[in-house]
Amino acid sequence: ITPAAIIKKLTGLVAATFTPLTAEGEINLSVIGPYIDYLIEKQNVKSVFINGTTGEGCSLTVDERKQLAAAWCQHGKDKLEQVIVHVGCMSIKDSQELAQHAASIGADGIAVISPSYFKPVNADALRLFIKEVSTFAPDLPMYYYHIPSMTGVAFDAADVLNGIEQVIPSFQGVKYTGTDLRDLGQCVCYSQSHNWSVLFGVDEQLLGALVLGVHGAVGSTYNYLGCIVNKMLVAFDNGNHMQTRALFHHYLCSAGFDVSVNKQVMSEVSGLAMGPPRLPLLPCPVSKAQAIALKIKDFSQGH
Ligand SMILES: CC(=O)N[C@H](C=O)[C@@H](O)[C@H](O)[C@H](O)CO
Ligand SMILES: CC(=O)C(=O)O
Repeated sequence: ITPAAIIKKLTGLVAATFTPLTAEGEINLSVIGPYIDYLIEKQNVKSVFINGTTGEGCSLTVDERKQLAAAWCQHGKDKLEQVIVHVGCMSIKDSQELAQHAASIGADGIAVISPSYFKPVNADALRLFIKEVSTFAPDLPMYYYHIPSMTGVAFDAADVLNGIEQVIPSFQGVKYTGTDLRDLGQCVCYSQSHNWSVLFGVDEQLLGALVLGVHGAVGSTYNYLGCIVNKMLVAFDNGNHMQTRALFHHYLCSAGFDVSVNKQVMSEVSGLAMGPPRLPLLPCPVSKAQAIALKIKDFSQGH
């Protein structure tokens, strides 16, 4: 049996998880077990994308990232459908080490962003980078994480995907955090023929991406608004446009914030202690997060 035949396709809502920190700024692994239960029981979200943008992965040390990945896999076993570990780093050596580690702890997949200090000059160079990471976890599905707003690497994701199956046998899709719907549509089109997943990552524009046929979504807001977005996905699948739009407009009233705000909102809504973000991010004023959390509680009750 080839690995491709046993790969579980990644679909639906995936929470891009926060990294719980103590008040002193150390990773707080004790929150991860309750965090998983909260996502499953309260938000109906069954897969996670860890150590990404929302998880402040690039602000963590390699050792911290390993400890977090191990805790997510251990606590998520037999509970979560998929744990995808983001392994993007500035140094390819660090990414390779994290990829190998993810394979050793039983993660379901890995993803990488492009390095952003020294940037790849073209899509070929980026493909080569992704390939050299994937060879350290050849049996794990590999996803390219396209996020030009953060990396400044803005070549079309469709150009990165084009032909990538010839260099990376484990390639399985793209997490698309961009607003170019033409490029996104081309990624969906190309992915259909390979049975890859296209996961959308601009939460506030998800409805537009659904129309183009994305297979799922990875985002920060699904940590605390997954429940309502899940209802929207059902309405969309049932072809109920009015209800889909109404739910999405409701959702939009409390979404569209940065990591610091989202992290504090998550603490307020879930009651789990996510702690502060790590510098250079600054904590969000609690009163601001409480006001957003209040709106969320209001309309969660209405639906
Ligand atoms: C730049 C960024 O962090 N994007 C996230 C996913 O990739 C999103 O989930 C956003 O956090 C979300 O759309 C809220 O603005
Ligand atoms: C999707 C997102 O927010 C992340 O990479 O964490």
